[in-house]
Amino acid sequence: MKRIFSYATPYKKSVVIALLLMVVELIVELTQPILMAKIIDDGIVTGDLSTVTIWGLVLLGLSFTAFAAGITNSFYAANFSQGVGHDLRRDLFEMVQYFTGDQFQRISTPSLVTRITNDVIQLQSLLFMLVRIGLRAPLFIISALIMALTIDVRLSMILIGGVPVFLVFLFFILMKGVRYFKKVQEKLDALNNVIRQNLSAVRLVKGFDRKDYEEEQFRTANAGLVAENKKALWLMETAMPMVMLGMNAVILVLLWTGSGFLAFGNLQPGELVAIINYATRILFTFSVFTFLIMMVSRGQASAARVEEVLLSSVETDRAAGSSAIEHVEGGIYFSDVSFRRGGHRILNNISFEAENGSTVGIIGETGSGKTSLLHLIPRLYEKESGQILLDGKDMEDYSLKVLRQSVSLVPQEVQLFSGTVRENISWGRPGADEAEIREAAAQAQIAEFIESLPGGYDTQIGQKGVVFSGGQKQRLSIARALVRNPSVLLLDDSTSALDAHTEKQLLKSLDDQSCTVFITAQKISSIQQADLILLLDQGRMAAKGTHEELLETNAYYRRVFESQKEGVMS
Ligand SMILES: Nc1ncnc2c1ncn2[C@@H]1O[C@H](COP(=O)(O)OP(=O)(O)OP(=O)(O)O)[C@@H](O)[C@H]1O
Repeated sequence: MKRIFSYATPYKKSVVIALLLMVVELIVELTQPILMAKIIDDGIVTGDLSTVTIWGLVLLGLSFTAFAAGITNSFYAANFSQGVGHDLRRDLFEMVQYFTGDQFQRISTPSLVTRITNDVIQLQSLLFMLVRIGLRAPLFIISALIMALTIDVRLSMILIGGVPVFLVFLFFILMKGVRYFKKVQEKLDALNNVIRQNLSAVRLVKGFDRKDYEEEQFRTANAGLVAENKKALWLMETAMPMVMLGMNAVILVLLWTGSGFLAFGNLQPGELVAIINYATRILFTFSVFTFLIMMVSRGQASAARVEEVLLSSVETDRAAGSSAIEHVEGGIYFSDVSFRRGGHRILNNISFEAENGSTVGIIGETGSGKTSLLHLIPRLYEKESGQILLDGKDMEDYSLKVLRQSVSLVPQEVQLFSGTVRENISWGRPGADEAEIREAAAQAQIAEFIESLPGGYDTQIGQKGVVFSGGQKQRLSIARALVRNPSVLLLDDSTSALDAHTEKQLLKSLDDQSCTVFITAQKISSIQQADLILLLDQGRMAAKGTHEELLETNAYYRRVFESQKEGVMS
C-alpha cells in the first residue's frame, strides 16, 4: 500500500481540505448529543420553551454546516481518488511497455488488463472512502467515548468495555477478507483469460465447431468467480449484523443500568439520552467500519497486484541501462550464449559472429530455438550466461531505447492494426514521409499490390476494410520494419507464406540493404544466399557456415536440402 499512498503527493491540497471538512463534520456530530441533552434537561424537563427554540435553532444550523461540509468533502475526495487512479493507470500502462518476455510470462496479459482497470477502480473507491470516512470513523469512536466519559464515567465504562471486542472481531474479518478478495481478483483474471482466448480464436472455434467446449470453459470460469465473490460477500454481510447485534446488546445494558441510576436520581434524563445517542452513533460508525474493512480487504488485494507491476520497474530500470551510446552499426557477436525459460535450457552455448551488413540464416527443426535466439538480440528475453556483443560492446551497455530503435523485429505472428495501409507502415517510424513509406513498401515487394487497391495507401485494413492474405500481411509487416532504417533486421519466419518468386525478389531486395539481416526459416531456399547459416538442433549449434560449406560438411543439412529440393520438383 505504501507505493500506492505515494501517489497521493500531487493531491495533498485536496486531501488536506477534505480532511479539514471531515473534522468540521466530526465536531458537529460530537456536539449534537450534548445539545440534545441540554434541550431536554434545561428546556423540556423545566418547561422553558425559549431554551428549546434557541438550542434547537443552533442544532439545525450545525446540521446544515455538517451537510455542506460533507458535500464539499465528497467533491475533494473524488478529485483526489480519481487523480490517483488516473496516475496509476498511466504508470502501469507505461511500465508494461517496458516489460520483458519473462515479465509477460509471469503476469499474463488478461491479468494485466484486470490490474490496470478493475484493480485500479478498487483502489480509487478505497481512497475515496478513506478520505471521506476512513479517518472520521476511528476519530469519532475515540472522541465520542471521551465525550460520553465527561457525561457519566460509570455508563461510559460499559461502552468502553465493548469496543476492544469489536476491534478484535473486525481485525479477524479484515484478515479473512484480504484472502477472499485476492481470490476474487484471481478468478476475474481467469475469466478474462477465457474471454480473450475465445475472442482471439473465434474463427477457429467456429471452424472446429468447439462452441460447446468454449461455453463450458466460460461457464466454469464464471461460476468460479461467483463462488469466490459469494464467499467474500457472505463474510462481509454476516459481519455487519453481528456488529449490530453486539452493539444493540451494549445499548440494552446501558439502558438497563442507566434507568437504575435515573431512579436513584444519580443521572439526568438528558444525560442518559446523550449517552445512548453516543452509543447509537458509535454503533452506526462500527457498521460503517465493517463496510470500510470490506473495501480495505479488497483494496489491499488490489494494491498488492498493482504494486507487483509498479515494482517491476526495478527490473526494467536495470534492463533499460543508461549508456550514452547513440549509434549502432549492426555487428553481432554471440559467445557461449545459453538461455533458459520455464526451467528448461532453450539455447546451449551458442557462438557465432555476424559481420555488420551481412545476412545470417537460421535453420532448424521446429522448437530448435530459432525464435528464442532472435529475441535475445533486442533483449526481449535475457540470456542466462555467455556474452552478446553489438559492434564489439556488451549488449547490456546500450539503453533499451537505442537498442530497440536500431533493431527491427518482424515477429512470426503478424500483427496489423486497424487503420490505413499508410498508418500501418508508418507505425514503425512515426513521422516517416510519403517517399520513405513508399520506398519501404517497394523494398518489401508490396508496393505494387497496395497501388492496385482502389484506396491505395489510404485503404483501410481490418474488420472495416480490406482483409490481407497471409503473404501480404507478412510483406506489410516487413515494410513496417524497413521504414525504421534498422541497423539489424530480424525476420522470424516472415517469408513462409510467400510464393517462391516473390520470396526471391524480397530476399534480393533485403540483400541490397546496408543492415545486418537475420532470417529464420524452415526452407533452406529462404536462406541459401546468406553469408552465414546457423543450423540449430534442440538448442545447440549443430553446424555453421555458408550453404556450400554446409552441403560439404554436414550430412544432415545435405539430406534436408535434397529432400526439400525433391519436394519442390515433385
Ligand atoms: N515461454 C516459454 N516457456 C517455456 N518454454 C518455451 C517458451 N517459449 C518457447 N519455449 C520452448 O523453447 C523451445 C524453442 O522455441 P522457439 O520458439 O525458439 O523454437 P523455434 O525453433 O523458433 O520453433 P518454430 O520453428 O516452431 O518457430 C521450444 O521447445 C519451446 O517449447
